[in-house]
Amino acid sequence: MNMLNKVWVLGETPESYAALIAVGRRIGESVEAVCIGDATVGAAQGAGADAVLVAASQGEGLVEDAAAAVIAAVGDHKPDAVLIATTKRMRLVAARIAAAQKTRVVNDAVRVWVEDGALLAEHMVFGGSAYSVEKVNGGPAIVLLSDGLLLNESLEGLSASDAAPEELPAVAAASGITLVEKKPRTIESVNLAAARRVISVGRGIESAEDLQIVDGLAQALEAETGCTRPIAEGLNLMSKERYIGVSGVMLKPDLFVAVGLSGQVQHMVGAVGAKTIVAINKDKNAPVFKQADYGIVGDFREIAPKLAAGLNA
Ligand SMILES: Cc1cc2nc3c(=O)[nH]c(=O)nc-3n(C[C@H](O)[C@H](O)[C@H](O)COP(=O)(O)OP(=O)(O)OC[C@H]3O[C@@H](n4cnc5c(N)ncnc54)[C@H](O)[C@@H]3O)c2cc1C
Repeated sequence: MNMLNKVWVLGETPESYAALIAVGRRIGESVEAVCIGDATVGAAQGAGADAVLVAASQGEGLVEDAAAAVIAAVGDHKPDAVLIATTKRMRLVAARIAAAQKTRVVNDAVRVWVEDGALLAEHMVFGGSAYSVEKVNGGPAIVLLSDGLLLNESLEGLSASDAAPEELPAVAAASGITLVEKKPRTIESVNLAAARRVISVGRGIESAEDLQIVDGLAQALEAETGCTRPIAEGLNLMSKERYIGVSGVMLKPDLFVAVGLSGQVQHMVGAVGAKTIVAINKDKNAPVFKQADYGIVGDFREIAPKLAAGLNA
């Protein structure tokens, strides 16, 4: 028996539902969407949820306040698994559902499947240098799915359903915390995960002028530019949306060019899915060369312009 009977999916944004439902379809006979408020209902129907259950949003409350209604519904409807798209707030919701069910959350799953009626989930451990597999014996399995799993899930074969939204019985929020204000933050719109070619820069890059040199190569390669964590957090040379690795974005590009970065596991785990890795580093013993298909030893300030000129010729 390699399918569960009933899988629930739960996300914070409309964008997460198609991939959640696609994952649900691989492991469940029936896939039902749980939506917090109305904003995600259309996305759940559009992706073909077999049922759409709506927990009323709590006015000025927080997203996690809806957990109470979802907890009650999990007890009543008894899904075999609840697949949740990971966000900070959904981690709290997942923890509360799991606690109420006297189980725990399976975190940051990069792969889920079913064997003999039990859900198995793989997730990264030791900063991304190894994988661990957990088996949930007896339901419900409360699983937070990683961004990487959802981004790479094929949406082929999904078609809209006419499931009418069913309101879950309201349960008053018990937190006593209300939302006072929401302010927009200026964030850079970049979709590194979708880019086929990515250049990632590390602490070898020291200034805006250095970044311009790398930009020249990026333009010649038609590549997006990302970075290591210290470049985005600390040196602040690039935005946080651009850092790659275990705590940042996970990639599967055709080409990954590592420029002036040492190749620490926390960064490189974000690029292990790359088809080809090229490294440019002035230290011939830099660990990144062990992971690269092609390596160039030298100062990127000399090498990047030469490569760009060759590509543009
Ligand atoms: C819990 C935890 C989570 C983390 N998560 C992440 C994460 O998600 N992503 C991430 O990136 N990091 C993460 N880190 C940080 C990570 O461990 C490394 O510290 C970081 O990736 C190193 O960045 P770097 O390669 O840019 O810098 P360094 O390790 O300092 O390497 C700089 C490299 O540049 C080379 N260089 C210098 N000048 C030049 C030049 N002119 N030309 C060519 N090469 C040159 C040097 O030889 C050196 O190899 C995490 C750390 C922890 C503890």
